Amino acid sequence: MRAVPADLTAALAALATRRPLLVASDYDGVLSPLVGDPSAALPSPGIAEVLARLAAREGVVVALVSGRGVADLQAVSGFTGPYRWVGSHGAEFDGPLTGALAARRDALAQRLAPLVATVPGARLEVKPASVAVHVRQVADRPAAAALLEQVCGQADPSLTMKPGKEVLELAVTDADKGSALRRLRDELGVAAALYLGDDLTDEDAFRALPPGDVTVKVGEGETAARYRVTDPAAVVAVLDTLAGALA
Ligand SMILES: O=P(O)(O)OC[C@H]1O[C@H](O[C@H]2O[C@H](CO)[C@@H](O)[C@H](O)[C@H]2O)[C@H](O)[C@@H](O)[C@@H]1O
Repeated sequence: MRAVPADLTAALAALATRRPLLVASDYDGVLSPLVGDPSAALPSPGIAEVLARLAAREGVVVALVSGRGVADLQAVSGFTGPYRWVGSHGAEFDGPLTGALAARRDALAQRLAPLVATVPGARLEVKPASVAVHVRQVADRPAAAALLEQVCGQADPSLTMKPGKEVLELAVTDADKGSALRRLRDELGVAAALYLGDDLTDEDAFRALPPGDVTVKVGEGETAARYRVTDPAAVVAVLDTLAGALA
C-alpha cells in the first residue's frame, strides 16, 4: 500500500478523535480510476472494503458525493453499505429527484443530441438533473474543444455549467457539492469531516468546509484543499490510515 504524507497522517489521527465524524468522498477519479467508458468505472481494489470498515465504526457516517445520479453511482460502484448517497453534484439526496425538472433536462438533451452526434467519439449522457457532454474518447482534440465551446454557446443563462475532466455538464439546478457538504454537516451535526475529490466540482466542497476539517485533492491542479495525494491508488491508503486510527 502507498505511503500517506506525514502531515496528512497526523491530520487523520486528529480527525479520528472527533465524533460524530463524516467521511465523504467523490467517486470518479478518487474511489475509481478514470476510464474511457463511464459505465466501466469500477472502484479501485480495496475501496469497498475500507469504506465498509469506516462505516462500521461508532459515530462515523460515510457519504458518497458524486456528479453521477444516485442510481448510476450505486450501479457502477456496486457499493451496498449503509452510506449517505448524494448524486447529481448535490441535487439528489439519498434517492432520485422527482420528475419536476425532467422535462427541461429532456428538452436540453434533445437540442444537444444532433450537435454531439456530429463529433465522432463524443457522448451525450442524460442524468437526473443535467445533461453531460463527454469528449474523453474524441480522437480529434480540436474538434472536442470546438464541440464544448458550441455547447457553452447554446446554453441559456438559467442552466448551471459544470466543467469537469473531459466533460461539460449543463445542470437544471444550481446545487453544488459545497451546499451538499454543508447540508450533510448540519443534518448529521458532525464534529468534523474528511472530504476527498479530484475535479473542479469538488472545489466547491473544499471551500465549504471549515478549517478543522480535512480536505484532500487527488491528482494535479490548483486546489482549495489542504492536502494532496497523487492518484486513486493513494486514496485507498488514506482511508485505510483513517480506519486504522479509528480502530
Ligand atoms: O463527481 P464524480 O463522482 O467525480 O463524477 C463526475 C463525473 O464522473 C463521470 O465522468 C468522469 O469519469 C468517467 C469514467 O472514469 C470518465 O470517462 C469521464 O471523462 C469523467 O469526466 C460521470 O460519467 C459523470 O456523469 C460525472 O459527473
